[in-house]
Amino acid sequence: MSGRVSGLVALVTGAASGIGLATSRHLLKSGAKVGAIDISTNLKSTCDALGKEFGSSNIAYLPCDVSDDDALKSAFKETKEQFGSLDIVVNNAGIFDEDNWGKLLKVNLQSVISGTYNAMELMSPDKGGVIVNTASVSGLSPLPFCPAYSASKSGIIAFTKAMKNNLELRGIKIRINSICPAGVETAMVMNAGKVIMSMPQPIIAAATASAGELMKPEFIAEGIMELITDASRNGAILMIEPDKGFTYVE
Ligand SMILES: NC(=O)C1=CN([C@@H]2O[C@H](COP(=O)(O)OP(=O)(O)OC[C@H]3O[C@@H](n4cnc5c(N)ncnc54)[C@H](O)[C@@H]3O)[C@@H](O)[C@H]2O)C=CC1
Ligand SMILES: CCCCCC(=O)/C=C/C=C\C/C=C\C/C=C\CCCC(=O)O
Repeated sequence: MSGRVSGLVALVTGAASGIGLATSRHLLKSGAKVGAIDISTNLKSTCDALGKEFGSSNIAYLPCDVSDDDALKSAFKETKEQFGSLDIVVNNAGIFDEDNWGKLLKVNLQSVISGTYNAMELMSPDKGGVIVNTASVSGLSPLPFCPAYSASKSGIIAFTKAMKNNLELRGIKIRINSICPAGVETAMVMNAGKVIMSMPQPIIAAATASAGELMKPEFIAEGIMELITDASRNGAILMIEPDKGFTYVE
């Protein structure tokens, strides 16, 4: 799968808000059909609004908790059943909740791994497909104010790199890439601010020091679209920062 996305079928997790919503909009605007997965009650109104703008037959409303493997598998199958194929998967849903680190690992890392296996099962062996996993700069340079979150994102990067080689060695025509944004202006960051301010002072100082200007979710969606459409990108880790823009890292 390469080049244009028009007519292709995509699935996006965390589609009700932030980066997932911006990516879903970008895909729909480019002519793809989108299976929109989220746990939020906002998903219905989001899908209705996207349906009005891009055509209700182009968006599938799929309420689902990505940390529930069976529910996630059903939502993947539903997308293929509804639209006839599965070509693009963006494993993007995530939470920032150090106090509930067990849940965090399930949502942020387990769902990316199970989403990748679901994609491998459902994508066409002939046509192939492309997977993009949302990690973070914290997966490249772990941050002291979010150790479990950083570990989940490092895990996504390691999984993406290893799975790229696994797929290549097995001759499976699926590309897999990961995106690593710095701070993005989304609900996650707005809510995290309050939690971080209740941490011990030296940790707050470290967080404040690492916080740069927040980027717009649409800018991150452009990076995800680049990883989807550029057929030369496989096993790519794309870091996105406010001052430097897009940088591919090893
Ligand atoms: N905002 C930021 O600064 C950065 C965010 N990221 C990552 O980007 C991804 C998207 O986050 P944002 O758009 O920033 O946040 P967001 O909070 O706006 O969107 C996350 C979405 O995931 C959904 N979600 C959470 N738990 C879920 C579950 N169990 N099942 C299904 N859906 C679930 C939420 O309902 C929400 O709609 C996350 O993986 C996050 O870790 C990465 C780097 C920076
Ligand atoms: C430097 C942030 C890198 C992005 C990490 C990420 O993937 C998601 C983080 C989510 C929330 C935290 C983001 C930024 C918080 C940084 C500083 C907050 C400082 C507190 C304050 O001064 O309000």
